[in-house]
Parts: sequence; C-alpha cells; structure tokens
Amino acid sequence: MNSENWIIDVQGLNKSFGDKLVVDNLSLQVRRGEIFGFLGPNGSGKTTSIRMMCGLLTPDSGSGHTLGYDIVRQAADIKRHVGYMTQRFGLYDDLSLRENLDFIARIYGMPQRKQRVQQALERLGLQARQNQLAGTLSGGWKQRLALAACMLHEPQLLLLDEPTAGVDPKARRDFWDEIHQLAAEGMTVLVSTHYMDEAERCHRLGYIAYGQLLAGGTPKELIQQSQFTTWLVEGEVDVLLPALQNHPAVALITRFGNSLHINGLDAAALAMAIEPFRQRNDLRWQLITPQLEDVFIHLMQQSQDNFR
Ligand SMILES: Nc1ncnc2c1ncn2[C@@H]1O[C@H](COP(=O)(O)OP(=O)(O)OP(=O)(O)O)[C@@H](O)[C@H]1O
Repeated sequence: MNSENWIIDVQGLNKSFGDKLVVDNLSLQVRRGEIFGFLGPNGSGKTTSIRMMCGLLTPDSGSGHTLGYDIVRQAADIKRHVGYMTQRFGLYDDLSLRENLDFIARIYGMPQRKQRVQQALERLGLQARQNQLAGTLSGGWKQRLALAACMLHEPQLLLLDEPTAGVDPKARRDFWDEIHQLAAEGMTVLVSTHYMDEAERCHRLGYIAYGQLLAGGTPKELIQQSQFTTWLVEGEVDVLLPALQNHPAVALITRFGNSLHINGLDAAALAMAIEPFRQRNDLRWQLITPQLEDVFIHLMQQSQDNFR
C-alpha cells in the first residue's frame, strides 16, 4: 500500500512517566475509512498511545505521521483535524444539547456556527432532544452528544477512548451503527474498548499490554494466530474443573453459565486430556471456533508471565 494512504503511520513510539515505561516501541498503521480497535488491560498504555498519535502528547522517541502531519513537529495541525472523545463526559450538564454544541463552536470560533450545530444535531439524531439539558440525558444519549461535539469541526479522524463505557447494550449497538456509517463515508476511527462485541465490530485490532503491541490483525486473523483449539462443553461441567484446570494440555478454561470453553494449543494433547470425559451422558461436547475473548485473556496471561 502507498504510504500516503495511511491516516496513522507511527514507528517506534516510546513514552515514560517517571521511571515507568508506559508505551514501548509502538508501531502502527491505520488506513483511511478503517475502524481500528485498541484492546488491552487497564493501564496498558492505550490512552497514552492515542494521545501521542493525535498530537496531544510528545513521545520521548519514535516518529510518525497522522493525517500526513508529523506527530512531533506538526501536532497543532493534527489537532485541528482530529475529533477526540475522551473517557469522561466533558460537556455542561446545565446547558441544553444545542447550547452545548453552540458553546463549543463559539470557543473554537468556527465559521458557519449555526449551520454546523444544526448539521451535527441532525447527523446524530439529536434534534428532538435539542432543548433538553445534557445532565438529564441517559448514558447512551450523552455519548451521542459527545460524538456530535467532537465532530463539529468536521474531523477526518476520530479517536474514541472507551466511548461506550457504562452504556447499555442497545445504545452501544446504535452508537456502533453510527461509527460504521461514518467509516463507510470515509472517516477513520481509532477506538479503545474493553468490550468483545465491540472488538468484533472493528476492521482491525491491536492488543496492547504493558505498553507493548502484542498482536494485531483482523478479528479472524487474531483467532487464527492464537492457534487455539476450543471445545465447548455443556451440562454438569463442574466435574471437569479439578481434572482439567491445571492440565498441561489446557491453556485456558472460561466459564459461561452451564458451559465451559476449554482451549488448548495442541489439538491432539487436548483431545487426550478430555478423552476420559467424552462418553459421559451428562456432558455434551462440541468443537467450536475459538472466541476473541479467550484469545485476549490468554494473551494477557502470557504477557503477565513475561512481565514477571
Ligand atoms: N500524565 C501521566 N503521568 C503519570 N503517569 C501516567 C500519566 N498518564 C498515564 N500514566 C500512567 O501510564 C499507564 C498507562 O496509562 P493509560 O491511561 O495510557 O492506560 P490505558 O491502557 O488507557 O488504561 P485504561 O484501560 O485504564 O484506560 C498507567 O499506569 C497510568 O497510571
């Protein structure tokens, strides 16, 4: 791919706070119109990475471009074209939706202010609530308003830092439909999330732990890279745990109600481990596609071990 098509293209970014290395040699490329998901445990460096890529934080070393601008020397240019939605709702509770958007447009001295506010209200389906005080909105509508606010200046890249934390599943789904619509229109989106259903809706993903990008690719590629074999077992699964939990052929067991996902890296060894239980009447076994959540939990466990 021609490097001019990368909206984000950074190499070897490092950042420390005090003596703690928070982002460690991060390289990342994101294409125009792509929804790129950033995953990783709390404190793994996702926000810090996002802030460096949008010109809000200077890396200690490393280089790169966002929207064609140098992330160190042209940070101000990047900020002008990026919409950044932070983890916390940063709007005014005692202003209406319209007043909030109008206020932001005034602060930034945006030309055609009224028109832009109207467009943003319409774009995100907020007209019917335009006179409602922001403080009285539910979590889902607040996120929508925050998204409208960070799109007022018509950015080319959206950086969304855990945009749907604490938002109910229906509102999250609506929010993601909106993100997909924007991407289809050419918007590039970098989003951090802890939710697996959201991860599955990204075009590509990066998994970061202890500041290092440990895995990257489409959800399908990440599942393939994991080399997991996964058995789904339903029924009286409690009998399995004492025998399999610490079995060397079992990489990870995840519980879902009355079923388990039993994952292993060596299909034959895993088959041998479960063999004594296969004929039981109270258990039903099925070989399934590995789940992203299992893959990420395994990555996280491995990185903890490496870190120690
Ligand atoms: N300005 C700062 N000064 C000192 N330490 C910081 C600063 N910003 C972040 N850190 C530390 O850097 C580490 C990475 O933080 P960061 O917010 O990038 O992680 P994250 O992956 O976004 O976490 P979360 O999922 O909890 O939002 C944390 O240990 C955090 O406490």
